[in-house]
Amino acid sequence: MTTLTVAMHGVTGRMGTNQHYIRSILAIMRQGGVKTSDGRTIDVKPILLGRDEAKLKHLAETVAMEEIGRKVDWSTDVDNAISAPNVDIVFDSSSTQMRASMVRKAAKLGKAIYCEKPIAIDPAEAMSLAETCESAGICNGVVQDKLWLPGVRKLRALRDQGFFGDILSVRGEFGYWVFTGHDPDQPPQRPSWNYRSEDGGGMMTDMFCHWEYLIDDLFGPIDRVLAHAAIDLPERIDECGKPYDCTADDSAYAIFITKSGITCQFNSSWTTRVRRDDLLTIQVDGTKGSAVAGLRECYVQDMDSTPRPTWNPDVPQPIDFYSGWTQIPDETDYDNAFKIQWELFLRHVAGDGEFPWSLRNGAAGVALANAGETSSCEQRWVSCSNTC
Ligand SMILES: NC(=O)C1=CN([C@@H]2O[C@H](COP(=O)(O)OP(=O)(O)OC[C@H]3O[C@@H](n4cnc5c(N)ncnc54)[C@H](OP(=O)(O)O)[C@@H]3O)[C@@H](O)[C@H]2O)C=CC1
Ligand SMILES: O=C1CO[C@H](CO)[C@@H](O)[C@@H]1O
Repeated sequence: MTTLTVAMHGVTGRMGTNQHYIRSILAIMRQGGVKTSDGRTIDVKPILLGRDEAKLKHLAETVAMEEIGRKVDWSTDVDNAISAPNVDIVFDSSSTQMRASMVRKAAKLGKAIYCEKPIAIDPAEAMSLAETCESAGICNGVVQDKLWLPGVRKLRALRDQGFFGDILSVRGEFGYWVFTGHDPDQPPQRPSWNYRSEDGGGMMTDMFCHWEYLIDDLFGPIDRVLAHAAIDLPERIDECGKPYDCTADDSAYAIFITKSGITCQFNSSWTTRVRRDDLLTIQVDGTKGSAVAGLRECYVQDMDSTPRPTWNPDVPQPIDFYSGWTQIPDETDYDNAFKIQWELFLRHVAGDGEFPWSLRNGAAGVALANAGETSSCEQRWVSCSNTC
């Protein structure tokens, strides 16, 4: 048995509480830890850190009792807690702008560091964090959860089977309507900082780091980007019920061309109403077949099932375009994407396996967001060769 103590900072936030604490760490504890390939069991011991005693106590006591039948440790003395000799891993899912200081503190203490994306706003800062971790010789990793979404895993399997033939183009549609809060019956579903650039918000900062690793993993590294971002809604209502000016882009439209020449077009918007299969859909078109993946499902159409439309707007559309697609069956029980990546990181820290999703990879995501911003501001293609 190996025990790893994980200090969790930002655990009181939306991602920290739901994805990382409840659906990953407590779920791992409930299942009895993580098995390594050499037959050991990794036992996880969390310490919940933050500034709000009431929230921490609720998570460490009430929530932990409900989920695993016992309480876990918590503290508001963050610096002291992470310095404790028994802490092996420092995890950070606090607001993006707090990330750098937590990563630097953890690296100085020689602790392994795992953190949410983006690892920074500024690409130079992101690269410096990666280098700090590398110089300190510590295990380090960044959350790249979309890689383990069931829909994405199905796309990857299709690519590996050669289903697509030559991949021609990719179209990602991401987003949904995030309520502004002006209607008291429809509170906003996302924290207000997301819509303030001074607080680390913005669609490109938020989502291009996901598109970077997703495109890289599925279709190869990105060569260049052409992007346009917009602040569609100028005012939203914050958590205190007060109106604020939106200073960050809430929609972004981008074309990424991979080094192998695949055109990947991604629309990302918090101001769109969904009429598609899921909140994220990725369509891949190839010479032999196409697929459309959502978060969990994936539909395919091969050449034999490809309809032969002709253009005639004077008659009702005779083809039901949805009927020519076949749903790919589940091949396994798909576990939570964040939990899968946590298990891989815990195993890596315990000396069992590589963990390629490092802060250096996280820095590539920040670089792509920055390239997108440059493209949007200067209305031109931006090369990613030196940045991504
Ligand atoms: N991988 C993914 O799919 C996603 C990743 N993210 C990333 O996760 C991070 C957190 O996002 P999210 O959970 O939505 O944000 P939240 O606003 O819900 O959570 C923010 C967290 O940071 C803490 N925090 C904020 N300001 C301070 C401060 N001044 N001092 C101390 N603690 C502070 C909050 O503590 P308190 O509770 O005390 O306020 C809270 O724990 C972001 O970097 C975001 O980009 C976000 C969404 C999805
Ligand atoms: O940062 C993010 C913004 O929200 C998305 C979902 O709503 C997340 O998937 C993403 O990681």
